[in-house]
Amino acid sequence: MNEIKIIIAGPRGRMGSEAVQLVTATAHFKLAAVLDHKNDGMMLSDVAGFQSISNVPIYTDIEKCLQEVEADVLIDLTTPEVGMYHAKTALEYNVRPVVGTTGFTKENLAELEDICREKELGCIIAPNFAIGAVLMMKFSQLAAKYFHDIEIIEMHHDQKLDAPSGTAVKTAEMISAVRETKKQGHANEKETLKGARGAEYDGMHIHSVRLPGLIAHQQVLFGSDGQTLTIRHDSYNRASFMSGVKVAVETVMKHNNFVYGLENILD
Ligand SMILES: NC(=O)C1=CN([C@@H]2O[C@H](COP(=O)(O)OP(=O)(O)OC[C@H]3O[C@@H](n4cnc5c(N)ncnc54)[C@H](OP(=O)(O)O)[C@@H]3O)[C@@H](O)[C@H]2O)C=CC1
Ligand SMILES: O=C(O)C1=N[C@H](C(=O)O)C[C@H](O)C1
Repeated sequence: MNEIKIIIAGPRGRMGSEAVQLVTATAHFKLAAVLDHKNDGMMLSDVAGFQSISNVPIYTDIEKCLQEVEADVLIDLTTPEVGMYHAKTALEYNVRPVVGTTGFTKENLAELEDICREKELGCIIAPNFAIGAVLMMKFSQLAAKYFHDIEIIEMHHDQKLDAPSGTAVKTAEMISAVRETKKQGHANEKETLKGARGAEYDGMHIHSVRLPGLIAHQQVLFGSDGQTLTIRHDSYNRASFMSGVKVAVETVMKHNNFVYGLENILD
C-alpha cells in the first residue's frame, strides 16, 4: 500500500490524541504535521504526552503548513468553525479532508460538496466513525420503515460542545429519507417546562443528555401498538472510533467526490 501523508488538526484533544496514536502506529500512514492553536513552531515531541513521536512539526497557520508540508489527507477533530475553515483550505491545496468534527450546518456541507465537485477531490465528513454507531443508524433507518413513531436519545460526556450530537442529526436525516413526516406525540401536547419534548427534526424528537462518566451513547426508540423496539449503541472509549478513521483515510484517497457519512463507504 502506498504511504499516506497525514496532517491532524486538534492533536491534543480527546479524539485528536487517539488519532495521533493511530496514524503513528499504522505502517502505511505518516504523520506529516499537526495543526494546533497552541505551540506554533514547536515539535510534537516537545508537548506532554507525545515525547516519543519524532519529526512532527506543529503549525497554527494552516496555509503555512500546507505550503511547507507535503500531505495527502487532513484529519480534522476540532470545532465546527475551525473544522470548516480547515476543510475548505485543505481542498484549496488539493489535500483531502477526513472530518470527524461535528456541528456542521447543511450550508457547510453543501459548500464543501461544491468545492469537491469543482476540484474533483475526495472529502469524507463522518459524524460518527464507530462501525457500531453506523450500524445503529442503518438499523434505525430500516426499522423506521415499519415503526413511524420515533424518539432519539443521545447521551454524551459533559465536555461536548454541540447538541444535538452529529450522530443524532445524521440518524434523524437517514430516518427522514425513508419515513413520511409524522409529528410525534399528541397533536395538542403542550410543554409546561420549555424543552421537555427535546428538539424537533421532521416531527421526531431528539433528546440530548450530558453527564460526566458518559462517553458517546445513543438509543433510538420505536413505538407501535403494544410494542416498542430500542436500538442502542455505546462507545466506551475513543479507540472505538479509530477503525473508522483508518477506513476513511484509506478510502478518501480513492474517491474524487464528497461523502457525508461512513455508511456510504462501508461495504
Ligand atoms: N466523528 C466521530 O466519530 C467523533 C467526532 N467527535 C467530534 O470531534 C470533535 C472533537 O472532539 P473531542 O476530541 O472530544 O474535543 P476536544 O475538545 O477534546 O478536542 C478538540 C481539540 O481541538 C483543539 N483546537 C481548538 N481550536 C483549534 C484550532 N484552531 N486549531 C487546531 N486545534 C484546535 C482544542 O484545543 P484547546 O483544548 O486548547 O482549545 C482541542 O485540543 C468534536 O466536534 C466532536 O463532536 C468526537 C468523537 C467522535
Ligand atoms: O463529541 C463526542 O464525543 C462525539 N461526537 C460525535 C457526535 O456528535 O455524534 C460522535 C460521537 O457521538 C462522539
